[in-house]
Amino acid sequence: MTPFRRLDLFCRVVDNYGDIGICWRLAKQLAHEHGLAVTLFVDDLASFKRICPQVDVAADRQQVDGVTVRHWRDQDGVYTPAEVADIVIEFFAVDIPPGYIDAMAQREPRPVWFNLEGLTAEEWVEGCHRLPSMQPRAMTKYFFFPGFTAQTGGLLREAGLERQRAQFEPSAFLSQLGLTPAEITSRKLSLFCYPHAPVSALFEVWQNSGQPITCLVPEGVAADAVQAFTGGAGVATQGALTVRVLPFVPQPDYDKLLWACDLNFVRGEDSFVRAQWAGKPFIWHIYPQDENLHHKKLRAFLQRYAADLPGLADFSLRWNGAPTPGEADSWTASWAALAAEADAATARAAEWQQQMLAHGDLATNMLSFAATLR
Ligand SMILES: Cc1cn([C@H]2C[C@H](O)[C@@H](COP(=O)(O)OP(=O)(O)O[C@H]3O[C@@H](C)[C@H](O)[C@@H](O)[C@H]3O)O2)c(=O)[nH]c1=O
Repeated sequence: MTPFRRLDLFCRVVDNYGDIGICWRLAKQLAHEHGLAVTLFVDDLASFKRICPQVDVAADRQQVDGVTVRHWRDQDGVYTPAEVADIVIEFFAVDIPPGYIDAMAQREPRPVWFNLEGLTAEEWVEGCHRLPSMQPRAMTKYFFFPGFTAQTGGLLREAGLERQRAQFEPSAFLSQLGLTPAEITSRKLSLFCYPHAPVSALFEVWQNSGQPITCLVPEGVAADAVQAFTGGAGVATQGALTVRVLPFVPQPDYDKLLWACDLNFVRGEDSFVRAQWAGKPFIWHIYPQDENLHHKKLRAFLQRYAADLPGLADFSLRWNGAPTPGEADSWTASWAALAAEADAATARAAEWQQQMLAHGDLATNMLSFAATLR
């Protein structure tokens, strides 16, 4: 049982859906599983609505699934010490409104203050996880890093997730999405990537692969390649490949999509983690950064995950435009090497999941650490 009652979480949507996707998942879990009164301050309700259709984009303050959601419009708000929660989380080092920080400094006791950082497999995070950073007016902020080892905060995971996955019925879900029986029995891939992914090249390989493949693409993803393949129709088949455009589904249904597919292409941070909990092989399109910093992060992950899966490692590097020492010199060869490893990749996905489960989940780890600070 946590000694804390209230928690405020500040989220700025920098880009796409990962920032709000992670904060929303964390906020719900803290409220549902740990009984905290959670307020999520978020600056972009329209992005939020894409993953959570109940959100009212016009509301300044609303209750959504047990969480108070406040539209964070500006930095000018005035807050009283009584409004400040027991725990305050800033996501990705966002600037909390100065008026709120003033109120934090006047509150007794001071709140536990976290900066929740982004996920990376690089080793340095172990040295920075939980480090204190002295703040003006005798306050301390703690860095909290998600991660893949026991020396980090672990990964976000809801307590009931495995049970839900075990009870999941893929055929019913897929037919609700409009898949035909033939598509349901074919090899199914989900595709979520950034616009620069070499999707058309891969479509060509799958088209000529001889084995029926259905590629499920959320609306708006890989838009040019999908348009070129389908000619604007919701579904099209050429050769062995069927490409079917799906609606952008609410966040819980995205998990089901990952559970239902044989191979998932994911991106960013949150879908990347969800693919790991899905226990299925996946290919990660990492969020691009200046000076190819993301290639370093990708390699750090592949070193941990795919040391015994050279086909998957090579394919992942190529998918992200990173130099690869692999043997394959075409997408056909890369795909063949990946496909040949299918059984090993499935076994590795299950093994990795067990390894990650052993580190506990990020929300629980964060609250346990917060309790030591009181
Ligand atoms: C495809 C799909 C995704 N989603 C959800 C799952 C995730 O919560 C969210 C997508 O988030 P991500 O996978 O993280 O990818 P992303 O690219 O959308 O998000 C981010 O990547 C981060 C690394 C950056 O820091 C962010 O600024 C942001 O760009 O959208 C749905 O709810 N329905 C869908 O149909």
